[in-house]
Amino acid sequence: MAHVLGQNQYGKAENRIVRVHREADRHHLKDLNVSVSLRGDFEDVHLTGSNANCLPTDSTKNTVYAFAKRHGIESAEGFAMLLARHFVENTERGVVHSARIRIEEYSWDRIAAASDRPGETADTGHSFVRNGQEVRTTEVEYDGGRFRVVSGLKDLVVMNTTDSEFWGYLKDPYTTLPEAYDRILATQVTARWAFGFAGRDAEDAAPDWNHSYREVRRHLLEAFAQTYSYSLQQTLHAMGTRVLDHRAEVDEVRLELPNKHHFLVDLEPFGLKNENEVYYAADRMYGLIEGTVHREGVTPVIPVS
Ligand SMILES: O=c1[nH]c(=O)c2[nH]c(=O)[nH]c2[nH]1
Repeated sequence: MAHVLGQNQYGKAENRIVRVHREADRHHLKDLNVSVSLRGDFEDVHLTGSNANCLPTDSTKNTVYAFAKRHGIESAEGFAMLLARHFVENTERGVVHSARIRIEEYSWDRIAAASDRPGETADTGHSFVRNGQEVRTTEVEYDGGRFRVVSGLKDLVVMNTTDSEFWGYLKDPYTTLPEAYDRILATQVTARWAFGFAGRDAEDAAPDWNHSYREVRRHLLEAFAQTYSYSLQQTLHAMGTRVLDHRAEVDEVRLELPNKHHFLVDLEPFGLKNENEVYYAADRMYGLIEGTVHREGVTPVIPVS
């Protein structure tokens, strides 16, 4: 029986790159993890041993670093678009049909240190502390005609200490969960959002990627904080809806929300009443709530993982 080579792609994954922009003595930092995947005419490489159409992964790695020097890094999305376009349009004989660039971005804050004036602190120009919070993500695909940009974040940990209930659910012979009328709601947000931007023509002006990221993040957090929740599913929907209501450049939001359970500790054995004050923060297992909210008429593009 004949076998068929199916979908394939290759490139250098996880190129860790720190780019320092030196503006006199005030420096700016971008800290990225860049992964390149090329798709195209690579049958011979797999089937015949001919590498004539194979751009080495090593070259794709070098391109990432050279582009960081040559073009700077204004935003993860902008940098990914430059790279994707380059691999498709400048690789010999058109062997690369499409390119996918994935970037994770780690953020750093300036360290504020004691200044000359007593009791005051000032930003240092060149000292940074890694912001332990979320990782910013983007995935850009370019096929020679249009871009598809899906940005996001992961590891954004949030908690509401009230305004969360969960009751009235289905009960079967295995249901033991007590109904909750005032519980902790905590999750570690993974969010991805797709842009309407396609980059085909002049009307498709790219959004200000960094501003857009900050605003989407803000709306996700505000929706989490301000939704009186009867389930994490309802909170998920509120978060997605809030982003679509406020950010015209976004067409679709996909959320993965683990329910980080907080169980009340039984303090009765010690003669103490636990009035929703002492919890055991469970690490796992966890409920996993996932869903997409998108504009009507838009076909969702963010893959379900
Ligand atoms: O917000 C919740 N949604 C669920 O589907 C669920 N299931 C569960 O056991 N606890 C919760 N909480």
